[in-house]
This record gives sequence, structure tokens and C-alpha cells, in this order.
Amino acid sequence: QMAYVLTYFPVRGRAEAIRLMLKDQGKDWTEVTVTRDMWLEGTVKNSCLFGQLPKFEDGDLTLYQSNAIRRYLARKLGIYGKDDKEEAFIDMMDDAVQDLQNKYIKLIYQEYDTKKEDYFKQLPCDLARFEKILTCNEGGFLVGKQISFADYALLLQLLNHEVLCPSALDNFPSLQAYRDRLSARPNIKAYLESHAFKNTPINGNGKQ
Ligand SMILES: N[C@@H](CCC(=O)N[C@@H](CSC(=S)NCCc1ccccc1)C(=O)NCC(=O)O)C(=O)O
Repeated sequence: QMAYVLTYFPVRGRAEAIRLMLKDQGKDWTEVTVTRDMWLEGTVKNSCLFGQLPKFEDGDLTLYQSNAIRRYLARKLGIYGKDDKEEAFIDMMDDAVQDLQNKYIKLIYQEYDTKKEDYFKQLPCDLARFEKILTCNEGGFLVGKQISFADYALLLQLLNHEVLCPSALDNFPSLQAYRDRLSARPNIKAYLESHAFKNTPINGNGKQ
């Protein structure tokens, strides 16, 4: 039966990197969707350890915190590097991707109308860091020669940022090649073309 249950809002948000990694790794799960009205009613929120979603269940294990969920799954799926050094580098890369995601979330939910231009000015500088990393690592991933949980998070940021700013990757050939190569992985390709992915808003406030 379905061991994995993901509870979240009907948006990509902080759950999409979990969905992407499960899909690519051929795992299925039950999606429990919490609507805004359900959330505002309060019962679900009050049942959450930190009053927030996503929540992830694996049998009798219940986890909150999207990054902890992704690291837990990465260990289980064997996509956390081949040794301690790679594992540390993957953590470092994922933290850097989270820095970008947190900036994006702040723009979307708090500063969309006032700071969008400033965000666009800073974005090339932030993306240039990942461009250099991917140019220098012949392995084709953020770390080593196989995909890790950090790669799914970066791919998603690239896709989300191209919606916000279509020219975002224009000056970054390595990021474009990385986006194309990961998006062409059969399970990811199928997911990105799926109704579920195409019809789920990126964020919870209609901005993107
Ligand atoms: N560190 C946590 C943060 C989880 C989190 O921020 N969850 C948000 C949703 S994820 C997100 S991007 N929040 C931005 C605003 C938002 C609120 C509600 C729905 C969708 C987006 C949430 O549950 N908000 C509702 C509440 O706090 O009452 C994690 O990584 O899981």
C-alpha cells in the first residue's frame, strides 16, 4: 500500500522539490491537499508540529520541515553522495539553493510590486554562482557524477525563475544545459509534461 503521504497546499511551494525527487526516483505517494479554507479553519494547522506544511508520512514516521524531509528521502534513496565529503558538499549546495528559494519566496509574498526590479538586478549574480559550479564540475550535477537531492531543488528554482523572468538563464549556458539534461530524464520529462505539474500554481498567492 502507499507508504508515502505528502500533505501540502495545492501549490508547488516548498513541496515541489519533494515531488520531483520522488517522481524521478520512481516512487509513488499519496497527495493530501489542504485548501486555504481548510487551513483557515485551524484544525489542520494546530495539528502541525510547527504550525506549517509540508508534512510527510512514511508509515508511522511523521516529518515536518521540507529540508529535513528531502534529506531523509535522499538517505533512503541513495542520492546523498558517495562519501562524507560529497555529502557535505551536497548539503552546502542545497543550503545555497535554499538561500535563493527564500529570496524568491520573500519577493513573491512580500515585495512583488515594489522590489521586482531590484530582484531582477541581483538575480544574474546569484545564478552566476551556480553557473560556475556546474561549468567546473564535469560530473554534470552539483556534486559528483550522480544526481542528488540538491539537484532537484536547483532545477525547480531554475524553472520557477524562468517563469518570473523568462530571460533569467540567457547568459548561462551551463545552467541551460543542466536544465535541459535533467528535464529530459524520462520520469522528470513525464512529470513536467503532466497535468498535475502544469495545473498546479507555483505559489499560494497567484503571483509567479
Ligand atoms: N521551514 C518550513 C517552512 C514551511 C512553510 O513556510 N510553510 C508554509 C507554506 S510554504 C510557503 S512558500 N509559504 C508562503 C506563503 C504560503 C502560505 C500558505 C500557502 C501557501 C504559501 C505554511 O504552512 N504557511 C501557512 C502558515 O504558516 O499558516 C519548511 O521548509 O517546511
